Amino acid sequence: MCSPDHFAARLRELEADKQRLQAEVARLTALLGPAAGTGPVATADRYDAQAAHCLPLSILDNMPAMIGYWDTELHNCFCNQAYSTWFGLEPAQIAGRHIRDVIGEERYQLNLPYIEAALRGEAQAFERAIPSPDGKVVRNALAEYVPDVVDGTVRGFFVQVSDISSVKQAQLDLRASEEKLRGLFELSPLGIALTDMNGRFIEFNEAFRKLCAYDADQLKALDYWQLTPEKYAAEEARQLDALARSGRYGPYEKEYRRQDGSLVPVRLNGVLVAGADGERHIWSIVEDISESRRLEADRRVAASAFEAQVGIMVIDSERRIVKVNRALVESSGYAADELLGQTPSLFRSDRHDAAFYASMWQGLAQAGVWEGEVWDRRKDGEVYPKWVSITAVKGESGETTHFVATHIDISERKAAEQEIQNLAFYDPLTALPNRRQLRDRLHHALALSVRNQLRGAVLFIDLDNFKTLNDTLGHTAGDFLLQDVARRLASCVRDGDTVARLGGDEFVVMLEGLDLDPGVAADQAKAVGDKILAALKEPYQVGDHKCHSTSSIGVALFGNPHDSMDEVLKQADMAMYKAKAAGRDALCFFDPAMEASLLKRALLETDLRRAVEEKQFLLHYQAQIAGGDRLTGAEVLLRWQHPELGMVSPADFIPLAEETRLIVPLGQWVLETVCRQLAVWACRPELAHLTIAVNVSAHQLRLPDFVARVLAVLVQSGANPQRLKLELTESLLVHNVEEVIGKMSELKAAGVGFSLDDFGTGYSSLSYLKRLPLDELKIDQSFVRDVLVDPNDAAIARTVVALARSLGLGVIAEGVETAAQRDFLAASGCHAYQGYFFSRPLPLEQFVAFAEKFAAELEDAGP
Ligand SMILES: Nc1nc2c(ncn2[C@@H]2O[C@H](COP(=O)(O)O[C@H]3[C@@H](O)[C@H](n4cnc5c(=O)[nH]c(N)nc54)O[C@@H]3COP(=O)(O)O)[C@@H](O)[C@H]2O)c(=O)[nH]1
Repeated sequence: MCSPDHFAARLRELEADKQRLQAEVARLTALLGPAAGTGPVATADRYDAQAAHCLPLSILDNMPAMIGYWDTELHNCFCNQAYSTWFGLEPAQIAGRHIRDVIGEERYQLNLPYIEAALRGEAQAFERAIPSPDGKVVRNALAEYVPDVVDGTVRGFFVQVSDISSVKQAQLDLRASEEKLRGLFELSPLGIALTDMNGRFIEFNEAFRKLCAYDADQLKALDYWQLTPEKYAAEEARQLDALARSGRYGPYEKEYRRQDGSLVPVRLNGVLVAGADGERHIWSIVEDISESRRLEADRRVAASAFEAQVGIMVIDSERRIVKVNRALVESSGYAADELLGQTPSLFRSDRHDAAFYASMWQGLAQAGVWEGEVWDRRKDGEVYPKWVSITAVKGESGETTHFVATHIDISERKAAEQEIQNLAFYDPLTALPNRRQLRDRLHHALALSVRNQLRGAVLFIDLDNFKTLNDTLGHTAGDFLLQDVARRLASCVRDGDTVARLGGDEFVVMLEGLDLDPGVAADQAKAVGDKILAALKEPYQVGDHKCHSTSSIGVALFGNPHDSMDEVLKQADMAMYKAKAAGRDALCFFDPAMEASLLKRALLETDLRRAVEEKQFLLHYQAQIAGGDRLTGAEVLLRWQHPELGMVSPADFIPLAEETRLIVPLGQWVLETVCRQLAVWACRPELAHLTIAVNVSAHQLRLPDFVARVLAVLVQSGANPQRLKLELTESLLVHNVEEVIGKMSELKAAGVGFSLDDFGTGYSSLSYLKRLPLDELKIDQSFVRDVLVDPNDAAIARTVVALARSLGLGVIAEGVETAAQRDFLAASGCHAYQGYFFSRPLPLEQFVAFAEKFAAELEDAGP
């Protein structure tokens, strides 16, 4: 392809030819002028003239242009070889002939206007395609008619016809080439700019303008340096140096600052050219490389992402591995070259069947993506879980060319999940299902039992002695014991049954698949329950200790459509309490009456808590009489003034207060009230000698600071310790006797007295009875009641009196309701009494009135 420069040079050559030709014609005209001045040149003359001017004629013959001379009569005077050859004649055959005869009528008519103009002395020039006389050749010709004027008279005219086909073609080619270049210039996606050596823009294409984001006019007012950030100054200098040395610069990359201040990365190439004016200019090709930079950045990101922590492999459409990253190599245990060319089935474990993989590939084919948990095998054989995500990569025509699979090793996460699962659903000490798991299984079992028309049972198991063992032997031993219990329970049930630990020493066994008949189902559950009772009763070897424990089991059956999980668990719990109440080491079934009583108890508990907060209690005082006529003091008995139920008996609420430990704040309140009362009575001579007996519960006495509490109350109230008598029950002396003796001794030393309540009903050991710092024994009212009719009770009463005497203790009988009872007791040596015969428990004011009356009567009786 010709360059624009080449065309320009060629045009210049042609132009020079033309000018030379014209100059030659002019010269010949001048030369021929005198010779032709006598008239038309005859043929013979031509040769004469040629002879006279052989050089010019030979030149004319050798010129490519057709040259001829015609007189005013339009007869040919001469023509050169090119002219005659065009017409297929010799010059001599043309000489003297009329122009019409030579060129033909048609062309003559065509040229006539030019001929006439020439004859008028007007030079003519026109371009025309002229066919050869035989019509075979058509030439683009420049025809010139030059009048031959001598002294103002036209003597003829010269015709010169130059073949300008090649010039024309060159012009056409040049124009086409220029248009092509212009099109390329304008349409080029690359920016193209021409600048002078000062960087001022002479020309630029649209792509360049867009790249710089300036209007064309704005850009023309700028120079190259205004687009170039300062930081490129050094590099620019190097490129200019290269341009000066080699005529080229670049390629190099830099940035242009756009009109909005943003920077656009570009790659430049340039050449130095000489302009038409001889000035040096620079053509620059400027490529916007934002996209390629972004792609490069993407590629770098993709490359670094490929080498991420996640295992990645690329599979081709034939399912062959074509690329793996380091993470995949590390997690699989295979070297990269062991994997390349293989199929992913290399990793397969036996955890998934063929259908699993078939559905994976089917999912990929349909959606182009698949993800899920896959258990694969490492090179060393270990099977481990992965989270696999596969994406199909599509080609331009939509066909799948590759698959990219990411593998995340989730073995640690799985282990953590399992751990969480264990923590959430299993008891860490025994590894048995915990409450949550039990509820889950029971939920299913309830539905299943109804559907399968079978029954099930929940056995609520509580160890009877665990707390004591745990306190005595320590928590490690306690834990060991619980683990042993778990093992024994598991050995008592079938595989499908559930053994759960709810916490502490509470276990639940859930039996499924029992008979639909409730009676038979109860027998089946009892059989398992009895087995459990026996198993848990076996001695436990805890370190060096051999321990014994029994259990209480409550059983609730299920299998009715309306059974609810909470209800069944509650029923079994209630039945367990019934077993406890029945003396422990027992199994009880739930029955509705028990439910009602337990419900009542639950409500009472709620009320009792509120009562303690709101202090709904008061004290009644029951007189204690010595020798039948001397008021020595009173026992205070707690009364609950319930806002709705009225007066609630302590027999109903004291056991509940004990169980809920509400007895501790309640007992404290009693002690404080009594001591304040003693302090009041101390100021009244008729009452100052009276003692007050206060019942102390086991929970109070076991408080580590019990002694300090009692002493603090005495100090705060100002009561005389000698007027305070604490009543303890025998059951208090079963555990930690030494500790109890220590506490009693401390208080005894402070002046506080002690009475042993309900004596004869418990298991008092004579050995430590001697060591207790007691003041009196209290004969339980159950012996007094029948003392006159039951010889055993009478014997017990007499024995207690004798025992008290032998120990140097006082003795008081409670529940004395009749004079006969009093008389019998008096005859047996007991001279202190408490009972309805003397007084019922009375509110404070009434008791004070009773005491005043008693004192007055005594005074009246006199000594
Ligand atoms: N820890 C505390 N226990 C207390 C307190 N107040 C009372 N109680 C204990 O509640 C049980 C029931 O007491 P209560 O219903 O008050 O019965 C006592 C007397 O009312 C009753 N009693 C007295 N004399 C007779 C009688 O002649 N016949 C008869 N049937 N009952 C009679 O005996 C109960 C006295 O019991 P005791 O304490 O064993 O002396 C009872 O166990 C109370 O101890 C308290 O503040 N704290």
